[in-house]
Amino acid sequence: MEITATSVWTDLEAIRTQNPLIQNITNYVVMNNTANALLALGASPAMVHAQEEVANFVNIASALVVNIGTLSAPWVTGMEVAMQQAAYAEKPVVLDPVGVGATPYRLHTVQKLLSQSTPSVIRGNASEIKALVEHHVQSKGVDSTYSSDTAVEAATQLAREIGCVVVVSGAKDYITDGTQVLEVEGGHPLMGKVTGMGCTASALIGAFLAVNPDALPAATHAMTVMGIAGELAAAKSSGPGTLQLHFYDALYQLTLEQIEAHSRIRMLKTVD
Ligand SMILES: Nc1ncnc2c1ncn2[C@@H]1O[C@H](COP(=O)(O)OP(=O)(O)OP(=O)(O)O)[C@@H](O)[C@H]1O
Ligand SMILES: Cc1ncsc1CCO
Ligand SMILES: [Mg+2]
Repeated sequence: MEITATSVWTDLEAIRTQNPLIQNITNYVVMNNTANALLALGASPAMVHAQEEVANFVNIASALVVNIGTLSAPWVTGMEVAMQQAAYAEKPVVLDPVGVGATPYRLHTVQKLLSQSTPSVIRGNASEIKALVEHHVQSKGVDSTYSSDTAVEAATQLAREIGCVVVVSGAKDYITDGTQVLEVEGGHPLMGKVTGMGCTASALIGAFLAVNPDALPAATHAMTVMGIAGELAAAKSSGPGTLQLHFYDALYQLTLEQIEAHSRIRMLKTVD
């Protein structure tokens, strides 16, 4: 499908109308921010991680978002069960490999999850996407030490290896299915000063996948909305605190006119 301001709006309206239930197995830091962002967007969030109930919940959810931000053994079991149930029930899955290059535990956990089932979308910053391709622990934290444009090749390779869409976020966002590469400009540097904006991006991708099974446009639409809401919010904000609040309001109020005026989506290339 053609990816334009109009297609972004079509999916956003579908989310607002359908109010899809988005299951999140996410980290302690961002549970509140991401639930609020999903609500502001028009989706219905639920933070559900217990291994005893995740599979039942997948059956009623429209998409599953798995985020490894604050890992521990019982949570990993919950992630495995939920992702496998989502594969069985054909529900879309977003995987956010937070800090995957920081420790062997994170890397091995993500490798295990990816060996058991295939997500629809993996979204990370440049350090995370590079670590996944290089199978290499670099002892970095959850923030990226590379700019997103240096990870486009890694993202393309990862998308081909796993057979999913890969999103690299940063000053510019890149979205690829291993063949096509899209670039989304937008956002604001202040977004890096609010914890979990990347986790929020992953959660929003989940909401777009719930209404659009075509993962490349769905992820591109989500990153476009993130960027525009971030840009509009930053223009009203004096720092990270007010940015977070204005970000929710911008998501909630986003109009077709704003999307048409601010979206900057470019097809970068098609790789053979
Ligand atoms: N310098 C920047 N300019 C414009 N937008 C940015 C900038 N940095 C981040 N963003 C936007 O902020 C959002 C989060 O991206 P980022 O790459 O910072 O995620 P992350 O490192 O995974 O964050 P976290 O781990 O805190 O959740 C994306 O929508 C991205 O486009
Ligand atoms: C700060 C932080 N630490 C673990 S997860 C998380 C949220 C941003 O990724
Ligand atoms: Mg992150």
